[in-house]
Amino acid sequence: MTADPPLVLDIDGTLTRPDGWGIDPRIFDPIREWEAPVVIATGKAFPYPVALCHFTGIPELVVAENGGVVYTGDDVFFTADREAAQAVTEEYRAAGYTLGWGTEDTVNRWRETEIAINLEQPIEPLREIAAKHGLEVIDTGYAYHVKDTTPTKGDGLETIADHVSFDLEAAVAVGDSINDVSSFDAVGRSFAVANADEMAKTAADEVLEATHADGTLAVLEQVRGTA
Ligand SMILES: O=C(O)COP(=O)(O)O
Ligand SMILES: [Mg+2]
Repeated sequence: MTADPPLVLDIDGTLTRPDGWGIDPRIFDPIREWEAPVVIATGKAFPYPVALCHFTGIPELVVAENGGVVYTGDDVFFTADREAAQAVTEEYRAAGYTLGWGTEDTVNRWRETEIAINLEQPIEPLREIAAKHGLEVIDTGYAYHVKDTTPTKGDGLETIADHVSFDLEAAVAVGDSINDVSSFDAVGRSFAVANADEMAKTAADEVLEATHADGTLAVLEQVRGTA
């Protein structure tokens, strides 16, 4: 008997429409019908992947904030705190810059362990301030993230796989950027969509010909029933 392998899916750049923005609606049914655990592993704040699971109709298995928040369906784990990142962004603001998300800032409003900055803001001063505080800045292609160096999506996946009892070696991951490298390292088979950055492409077992959700849908076709 064959089964579907557990899946690890990034959101931005991976489940997105061909132009890179918004979820491609074609992904909902295959994900919902997938006969193995599906983990959403993202840099976005915790409520976003939870909502994605909720509206897709799948159990909430979530790595959020690049590994800073991990939800096994039963327990939430926080592997960093927001204070240091907050101090960095306060210094950045005091130097005359903004985070670039407007006054209500729904990108960071519910973010618990790191802070994201709009890509239109200057990164060099941000990197300098972050380094002084012992933090790093990563560029996912969708935002800069000021974060502790320790949490990773891959570590979050291990927590979830332990809890839900699936074998990460049997799992398949799809992603597009630097924040997916640790997921790729944690699973048995990894795929970078064609729009992925060089770090993700280098770390993946396979680089897809198709971009965004077209690439991810091709992976689902390829690996369905292969576990
Ligand atoms: O939050 C980001 O910058 C990117 O999100 P992602 O990890 O789902 O691609
Ligand atoms: Mg991404």
